[in-house]
Amino acid sequence: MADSTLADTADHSTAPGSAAVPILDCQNLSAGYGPVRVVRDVNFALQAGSVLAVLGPNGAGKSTLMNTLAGLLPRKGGHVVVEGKSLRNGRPAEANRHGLILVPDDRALFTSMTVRENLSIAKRSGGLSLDGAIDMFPALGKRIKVNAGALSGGEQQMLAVARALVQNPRVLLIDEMSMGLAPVIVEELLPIVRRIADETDAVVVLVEQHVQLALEVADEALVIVHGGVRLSGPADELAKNPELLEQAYLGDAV
Ligand SMILES: Nc1ncnc2c1ncn2[C@@H]1O[C@H](COP(=O)(O)OP(=O)(O)OP(=O)(O)O)[C@@H](O)[C@H]1O
Repeated sequence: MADSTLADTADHSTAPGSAAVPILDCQNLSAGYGPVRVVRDVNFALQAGSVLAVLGPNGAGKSTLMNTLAGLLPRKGGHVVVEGKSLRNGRPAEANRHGLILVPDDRALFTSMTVRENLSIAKRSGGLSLDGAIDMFPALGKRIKVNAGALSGGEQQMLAVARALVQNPRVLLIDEMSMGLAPVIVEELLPIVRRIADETDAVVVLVEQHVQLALEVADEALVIVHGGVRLSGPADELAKNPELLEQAYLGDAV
């Protein structure tokens, strides 16, 4: 496993003529707050239609990584390259224009607007139609005239992802989709992430605490501990090695 880390095997070249330009290429990314570096040297490259699960204990730096990829936090080092285009540092609008769409852990919905209004206001050319987004989440179809604030937690999460889909994401960054949701809802929602990647050809980066469920829908995974990548590799291989995962999570404590 140690030989098959994503960091070691990813092709970071986006030079013309390279076989397939990754949709998202994260090169030596470091991030943090003020003088403090909380994420160090993260590398991965994702081809169209792939899902990366970002795992790790609380406080490891997962949300910091996501916010930095989205340009909301300035990088402290490294590059974020989308379809061969290197993004300027700390430019969330530019990242968004290039198709990096973040579904934040607080969902950030307009709670006094209806489901339809939340989707309509976000709609962009090339993105899924409202009907297409509802097709992914049929439960929303029955709640289309309901204010987002009156939805259940699961429905709100569906709306947050549906709103991202109408924006034509090339890279969908989903931070803790399952936060506060019952396990039965999580089991329903996570497979939709797979469907999104398969049907839209976007890449999905998924921060998730439900490790085994996340590994079931992901192609690749990395485990971040104390801001560094402790373990990475194909999701199915990691799923077969729970003791390796446990060791990575516990790190120096074992
Ligand atoms: N705005 C901030 N200012 C300073 N430090 C922060 C800020 N936000 C997070 N941190 C610190 O950065 C580190 C990483 O936090 P982060 O939220 O990225 O971890 P996480 O892996 O997403 O954790 P969780 O699973 O609990 O959400 C933590 O030590 C946290 O205290």
